[in-house]
Amino acid sequence: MQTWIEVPDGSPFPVTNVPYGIVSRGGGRPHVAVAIGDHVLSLAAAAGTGLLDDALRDPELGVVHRDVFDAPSLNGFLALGRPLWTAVRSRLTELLTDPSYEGALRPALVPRAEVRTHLPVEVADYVDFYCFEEHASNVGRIFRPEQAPLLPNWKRLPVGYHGRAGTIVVSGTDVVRPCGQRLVGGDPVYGSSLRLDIEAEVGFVVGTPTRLGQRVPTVDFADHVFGAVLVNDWSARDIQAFEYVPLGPFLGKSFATSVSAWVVPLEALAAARTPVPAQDPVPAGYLRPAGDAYALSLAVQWNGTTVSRPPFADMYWTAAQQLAHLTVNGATLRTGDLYASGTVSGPRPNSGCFLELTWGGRDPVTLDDGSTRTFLVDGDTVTITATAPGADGTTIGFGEVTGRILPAT
Ligand SMILES: O=C(O)/C=C/C(=O)CC(=O)CC(=O)O
Ligand SMILES: [Ca+2]
Ligand SMILES: [Mg+2]
Repeated sequence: MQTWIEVPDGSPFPVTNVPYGIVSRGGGRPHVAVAIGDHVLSLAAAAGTGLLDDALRDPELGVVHRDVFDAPSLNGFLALGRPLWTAVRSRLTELLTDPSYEGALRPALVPRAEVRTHLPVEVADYVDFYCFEEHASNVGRIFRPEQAPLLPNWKRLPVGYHGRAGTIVVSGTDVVRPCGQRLVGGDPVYGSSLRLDIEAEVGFVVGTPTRLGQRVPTVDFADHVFGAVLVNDWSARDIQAFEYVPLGPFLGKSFATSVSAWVVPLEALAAARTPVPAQDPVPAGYLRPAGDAYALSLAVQWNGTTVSRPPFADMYWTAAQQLAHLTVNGATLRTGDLYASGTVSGPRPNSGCFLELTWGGRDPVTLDDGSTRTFLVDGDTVTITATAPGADGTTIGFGEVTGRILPAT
């Protein structure tokens, strides 16, 4: 597939990707755009030409949702559902690959360096899972050395918790070191976290809602999930370690969660689908069939040094199983819900969060500048990227999710 837009070699955004985001330029209004090469195509402007009208025609209502991209979040588009998502993607592929549309669309094309990206989704509910076996075992060993590393529920259901939707921020947002209570010599002390960590995850964005009481079978995953983002679930391990018993993570994780600016549509990830690793014991009926794993290769950079390259394909539970589990009790999905996979880890010593990499702070890592680290220091920057096989032998990317630590206030 060739596009009339120049796409540099190695760009995460070839024409086989076309991820969606929210951008603004100068003092202009934030609106929906797609990324292609070093440019963004404003879909608000493109829809204004009428070239997307057929794709945006609602088959039930007959109306054309022409204004859906002139909005500060993707939620209006997410609410339109799978048939329109697919129609718009097919039409965009046509428009971007047929040079006869260049004249009409050039004015809607802007260098990516000239736009500011915003949080792509107004996040409704946020859930974080705990589904990578090495991560769960490692954290179990570090936090609960006296117990079995995996608790008995772990291979029976995708363990997760409800997080804080309102503190999800777009990539590039600074993260202020949180304060809270941590144990010093067995006694709680209030102050800034000294064990600030990251978690590299893949997040799934829900578009189509459900009714109260409705369950989503694993085979309906693509009817509800629009696409994927990268997530950094910043975690204050000292605050977490004191507060989490018995109800789970609370303030140790709710201060900020960063997401990438670009939402990669599920269609773009079709070539990345791969069989899920064996699940033993056989999961409960509502968790079958398992659905697909996705062969995303993540990379975590700490001040520019790559410290972890965790393989998302090795996640124990699939995104379809996580969605089925999330709704098995009849809890509703809402447009804009986000659920994160859980920390993507892998074999020691080169994978996982900093808690795992340094084994609870025992084994410092050395960065390329010769400095050493256990947990994050003020001024540190963490950047997570990912690549995946795309259509036609291409490689697609997610852009990045990056954030810098500011001192506690
Ligand atoms: O095992 C625990 O007590 C805590 C685990 C985590 O902090 C992990 C978490 O947030 C879920 C994940 O990202 O895998
Ligand atoms: Ca997490
Ligand atoms: Mg978090």
